[in-house]
Amino acid sequence: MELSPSSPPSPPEILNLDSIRALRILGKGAAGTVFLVRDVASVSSSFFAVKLVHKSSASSLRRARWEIEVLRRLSTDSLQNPFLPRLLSSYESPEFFAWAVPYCSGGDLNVLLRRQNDGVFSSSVIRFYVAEIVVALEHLHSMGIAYRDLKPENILIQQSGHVTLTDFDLSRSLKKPTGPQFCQPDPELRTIRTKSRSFSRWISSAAESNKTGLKKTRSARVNPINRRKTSFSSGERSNSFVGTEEYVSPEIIRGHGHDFAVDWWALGVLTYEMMYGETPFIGKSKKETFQNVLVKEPEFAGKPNDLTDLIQRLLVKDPSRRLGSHRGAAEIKEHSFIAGVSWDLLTEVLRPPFIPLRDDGELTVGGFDIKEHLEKLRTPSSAPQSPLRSPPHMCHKNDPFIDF
Ligand SMILES: Nc1ncnc2c1ncn2[C@@H]1O[C@H](COP(=O)(O)OP(=O)(O)OP(=O)(O)O)[C@@H](O)[C@H]1O
Repeated sequence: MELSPSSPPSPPEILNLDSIRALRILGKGAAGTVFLVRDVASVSSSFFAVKLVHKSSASSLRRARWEIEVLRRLSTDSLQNPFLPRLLSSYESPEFFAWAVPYCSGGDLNVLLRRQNDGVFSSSVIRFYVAEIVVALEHLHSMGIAYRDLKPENILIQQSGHVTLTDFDLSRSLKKPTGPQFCQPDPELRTIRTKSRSFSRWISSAAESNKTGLKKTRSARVNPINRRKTSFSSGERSNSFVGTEEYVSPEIIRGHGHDFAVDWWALGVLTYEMMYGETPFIGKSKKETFQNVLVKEPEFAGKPNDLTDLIQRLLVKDPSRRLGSHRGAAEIKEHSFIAGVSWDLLTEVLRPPFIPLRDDGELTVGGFDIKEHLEKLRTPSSAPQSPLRSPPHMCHKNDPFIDF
């Protein structure tokens, strides 16, 4: 397989905020806001995505630094993976971080899935996405990075129709897999359990408060219902506070330490969601969802087949018995559901099932100056409402970036 990204522009190392215009908000997460921007200084007037994260807390600072570091590593890696992003440029001010990555014009997989008539993909479409995601995760794992945030919202569709994983702030450097992997206790997880709320999308507040006597964690970031809502208004998308509790693995809930196998578990949940349009363990509350993750077996409608078998093997509660836990991606690639894929020719042979329409024409006009926008945000009382602001009902009151 050719390991190179699809013809990205080559802007400078330092992101020059003076030469870019933000055209619209592509998405809002718990950590930051992502803008579609145009480089007005470049002859080709290239488009890319800029993620802006405010240094509002030690945790947002640390996570933004780490995300930039991962992107930098991905960019300097001699073998660039076509399903992982690269850092185009970055900028740091005393108040915020901003960094640029290639723009993925097809939006994210969650939106694509919800747009299907019956809210599900066919097996051949699932095979395509699973294959590309396995290759992306394999690459990350080979770099010693566990992704830990696989979910449809973090799988973006490039203009070519191929996928790109995004959002690496929850990823973590683990000992590189060499032979059988074993679980490493996660020091970050321990710290978070006793000190911080920032990892709330991974941790059961109820379970943790019982153990530690800590005040119940706010459930702001994890609301399964909100995952279904994706609003489109003036081209803006807001999907803040999407939940990942439905994707969390049993070993993370138990807090016994975890390794790369958490990504294979999440792949099982994702594959199930692509097949049935809903995740396998969702309950009425976070507590019930976590209980289901720990004890409930996934339910399959219809006859067992290769696809349901793959899902079942990925959703094994014991991480040491889970598909992928011994030989990593190689085990998954051998499974009958995807064994026929030409791995070396993935980007050339498999035709992407959905290719975004080109919207370049629409994107060449208008926009606003990010620096001016930030200035206005410093004096919110005098600031006019941003025309790019997301609809209020999609913003959470605790969102530090509500105005971005
Ligand atoms: N390169 C890109 N091209 C197009 N859209 C993007 C790009 N990067 C991010 N987005 C959009 O912005 C959304 C938020 O991005 P991202 O997940 O990186 O932010 P976040 O603040 O870290 O979110 P989270 O709360 O999941 O941690 C994505 O779900 C996607 O819709």
